[in-house]
Amino acid sequence: MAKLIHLEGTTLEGGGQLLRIAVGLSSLTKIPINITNIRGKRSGGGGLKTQHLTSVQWLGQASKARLSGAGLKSKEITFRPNTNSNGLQVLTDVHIKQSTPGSINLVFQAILPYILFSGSEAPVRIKITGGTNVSNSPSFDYISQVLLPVLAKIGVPLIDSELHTRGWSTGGTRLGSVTYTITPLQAALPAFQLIDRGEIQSVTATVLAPRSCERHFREELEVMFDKRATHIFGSREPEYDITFEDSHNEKRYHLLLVATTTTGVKLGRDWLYDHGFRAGKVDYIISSIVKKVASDLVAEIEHGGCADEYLRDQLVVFQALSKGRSQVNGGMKKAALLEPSLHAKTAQWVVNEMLGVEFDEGGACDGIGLVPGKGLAAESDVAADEELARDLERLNIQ
Ligand SMILES: Nc1ncnc2c1ncn2[C@@H]1O[C@H](COP(=O)(O)OP(=O)(O)OP(=O)(O)O)[C@@H](O)[C@H]1O
Repeated sequence: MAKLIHLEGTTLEGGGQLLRIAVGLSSLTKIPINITNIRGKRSGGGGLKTQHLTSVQWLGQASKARLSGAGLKSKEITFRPNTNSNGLQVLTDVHIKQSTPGSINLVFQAILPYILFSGSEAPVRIKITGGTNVSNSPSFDYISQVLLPVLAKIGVPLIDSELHTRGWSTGGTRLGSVTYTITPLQAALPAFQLIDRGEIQSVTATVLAPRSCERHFREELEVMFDKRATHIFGSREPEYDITFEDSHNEKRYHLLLVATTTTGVKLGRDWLYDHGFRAGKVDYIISSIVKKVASDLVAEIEHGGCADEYLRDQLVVFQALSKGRSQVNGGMKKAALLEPSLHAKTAQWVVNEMLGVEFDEGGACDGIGLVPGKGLAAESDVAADEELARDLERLNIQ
């Protein structure tokens, strides 16, 4: 039985991501963990919110873990996956229902490694209910346009995403729902290299706003692409596309810009504006949203790396589980390597504490090469059995 690993929840970013990665890895590798001061750096006292609790409980059930302390607002949990069960649970159709608009995609982020490495042979359809566009979390649009294509580029079988309904973070009564269809890996994920950024080939703008704003949004975006053409496209001819969806809500505005490069890299930035504003201010709000998201995208383009700030932390767990040396070029700033965000450093800290995987400054690490369907503890049990059999043979004992 592997040793219990303690993780202090206030470390670095000290938010929900530390918990999600740790519990996801524990359920996969069967390494038991104890987390204290969960979300200890968040205002309002920290502890588990619905979205975190949903993920922990689902992973607990899937890996037949002994779970203690899990409840709304709880600040300490102990998660002990069942090392006696043979392999991981085989999954087919999964429905995870949240009763609040907690981020669907943070639940997805928590359980994706488990499903991918579960060893299940058939595709797994997973439907999640909650919020599709929630501040400080990946939107449905970011997941389907950035994360999933990049995962496919690094060797994960293409994950299909289907949006049923939108659900907004605050004030909305309607919950959103999404189905992801995942084809689990049948062998270890080979090491991958995201090093060569290439040139920016095209940009897609996805706008969600009240229908009455469509013309204005399109005009603002066209002016922005014209003004910033050199910053975005360099010497290439600007190539962009704008799609518009009615948000059916006077207070919901979301813009995502995704740049695709000649080497298939995706860089995304977005902003969700979901506050009220005074009458007559809508034009100002639209132009502020376009300016802000465009500036953020230009900064991502200028660092020359192969992952935007968010993707960089979301790829850490896949680097750590892959087989061999994987690298993600995070870009340069002022002639030095661009530091990972606090979220990325936190993800790197968790994989180091649990798996002993170390990242260098260039964003590279030696992954453990996890074999789908087998926890680490199970693998070491097999190795121990084999060693015992060799000893018995040497001593001539049958
Ligand atoms: N605009 C965005 N686009 C894509 N991903 C995002 C965006 N904003 C945040 N993320 C991702 O969402 C995750 C947020 O983790 P974090 O620990 O802050 O979340 P949380 O569970 O909501 O916790 P807390 O409430 O404790 O902040 C990170 O993986 C981050 O990269």
